[in-house]
Amino acid sequence: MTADGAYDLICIGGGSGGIATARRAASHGARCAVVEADRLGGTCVNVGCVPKKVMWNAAHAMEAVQRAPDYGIDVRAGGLDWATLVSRREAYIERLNGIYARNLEKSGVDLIRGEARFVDPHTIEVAGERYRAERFVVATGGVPGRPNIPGGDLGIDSDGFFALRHRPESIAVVGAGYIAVELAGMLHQLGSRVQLVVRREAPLRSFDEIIREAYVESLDGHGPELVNRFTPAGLEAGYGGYTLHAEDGRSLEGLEQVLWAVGRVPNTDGLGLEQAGVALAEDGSVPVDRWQATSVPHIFALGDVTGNAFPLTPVAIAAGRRLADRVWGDREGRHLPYEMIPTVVFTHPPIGTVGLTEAEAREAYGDDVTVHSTRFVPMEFALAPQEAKQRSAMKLVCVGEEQRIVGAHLFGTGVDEMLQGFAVAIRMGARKADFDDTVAIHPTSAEELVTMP
Ligand SMILES: Cc1cc2nc3c(=O)[nH]c(=O)nc-3n(C[C@H](O)[C@H](O)[C@H](O)COP(=O)(O)OP(=O)(O)OC[C@H]3O[C@@H](n4cnc5c(N)ncnc54)[C@H](O)[C@@H]3O)c2cc1C
Ligand SMILES: NC(=O)c1ccc[n+]([C@@H]2O[C@H](COP(=O)([O-])OP(=O)(O)OC[C@H]3O[C@@H](n4cnc5c(N)ncnc54)[C@H](O)[C@@H]3O)[C@@H](O)[C@H]2O)c1
Repeated sequence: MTADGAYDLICIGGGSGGIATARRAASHGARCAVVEADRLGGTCVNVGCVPKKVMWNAAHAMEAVQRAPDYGIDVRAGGLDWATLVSRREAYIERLNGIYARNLEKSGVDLIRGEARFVDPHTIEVAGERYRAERFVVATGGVPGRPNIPGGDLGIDSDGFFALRHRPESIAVVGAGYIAVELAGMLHQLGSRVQLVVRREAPLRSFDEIIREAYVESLDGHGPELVNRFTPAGLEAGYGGYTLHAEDGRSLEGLEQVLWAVGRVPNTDGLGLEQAGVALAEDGSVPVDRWQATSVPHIFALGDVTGNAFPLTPVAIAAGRRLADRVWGDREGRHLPYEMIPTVVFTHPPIGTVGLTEAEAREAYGDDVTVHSTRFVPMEFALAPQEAKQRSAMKLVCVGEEQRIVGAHLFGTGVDEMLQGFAVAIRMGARKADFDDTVAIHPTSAEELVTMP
């Protein structure tokens, strides 16, 4: 704190973005505080990426056990002990909460516990105390949304999924984005009977066509049952379980659980942003410019609360660190361009994507676009019976005579770990010829990317 009791920076929200910004600003000498109303680490650590990846790993282990007989290995899985899995997962998260607190302390960042509310543009109130700062960062993230239909308050959302103390025998997962396909996939692998309920023909509408097609094809016999063209109209609870009604009169009956994965809502309620003069969008998100500045120049916002196109942990972190480097580290001009951001969806198998889809590239570059794609059965399935073989899919989207790669779309075992390196090359402007000139690593799935016709 400064002599007059004010901080240089207060970050509201101790999640991915808030913590990263405060620690980086403190490393440049700024006096910083983070305000957190709940558990440190925010969505990612407590009810997002981290517990999700633990469940995905568990599902992956289950899959490996089921496929072991292909290699002559006689294993008998005694079944999943959900309670043990959950308690180990939560113990790990508790350790992380402690590590986050210690890291803040080591960085010299004060932690203020409680819910922050602006009382004027330079003052917030937390648990009855007032704190002043020269600048603020709003990094309050989001919360799961629910549909505004009768019974929309029944069932669970992704937070409720992580609170489940036993595995549901049957569950309908409603939604067609990241969270729906990920949670539906892991519940299926872990033994639940899962129906993935989408309003259109197929999920993952914003992804490249090759991903959508490969994903839907992979469900056939290997994943959740796809219930498409089903717009939920109401949810009812009865003795025989939940009944989910569709607008067209169809219904899904006898469900032990229903999970809403229909998008997230920015966390700005009760924050008093209007007292500080900060303009909000209609959906409650905080619009920002390329410098992460809100309509009030000394109040910045970043991460999920801004409604940015990539509500991802590393995006919130990158935006925050760059902001801190610019404001307190004298790195003029530094900001996060929201493009060429690689992302993985943890389905079974996973999806990896970076850059433009083929449709987006054609819209932007017309006939200048060339596309290279492949579908293949990875060697992992070489000894599997025909019906168990799963196909991978890969596509490179290129532009211009020099075939600069502007998009890569991958589906299959291992792509989650494969994409990061390729994303570096693509961000640096790699051309198809650079990929072709790179000696393949054999036998891998990744080699398909450098041997595409
Ligand atoms: C199920 C799920 C899985 C996900 N998986 C991935 C993944 O695999 N990879 C990935 O990159 N991203 C993933 N995400 C997204 C990722 O979690 C978010 O993008 C990321 O957490 C956003 O960080 P943030 O700092 O903007 O907000 P958050 O991490 O949500 O942090 C906001 C914090 O602010 C606090 N807060 C809110 N209001 C106040 C207030 N008034 N006063 C004080 N504190 C307040 C909240 O308690 C919270 O701790 C996932 C999300 C979900 C829900
Ligand atoms: N692996 C990862 O990196 C990861 C994992 C999970 C979440 N996330 C991040 O979190 C964000 C939020 O994920 P999400 O899945 O909640 O949101 P989303 O916006 O990706 O998907 C919401 C889906 O719900 C559908 N929907 C909306 N209203 C509906 C209704 N009334 N009935 C039926 N369907 C409805 C939409 O069509 C959409 O497909 C993602 O955009 C992603 O960036 C990332």
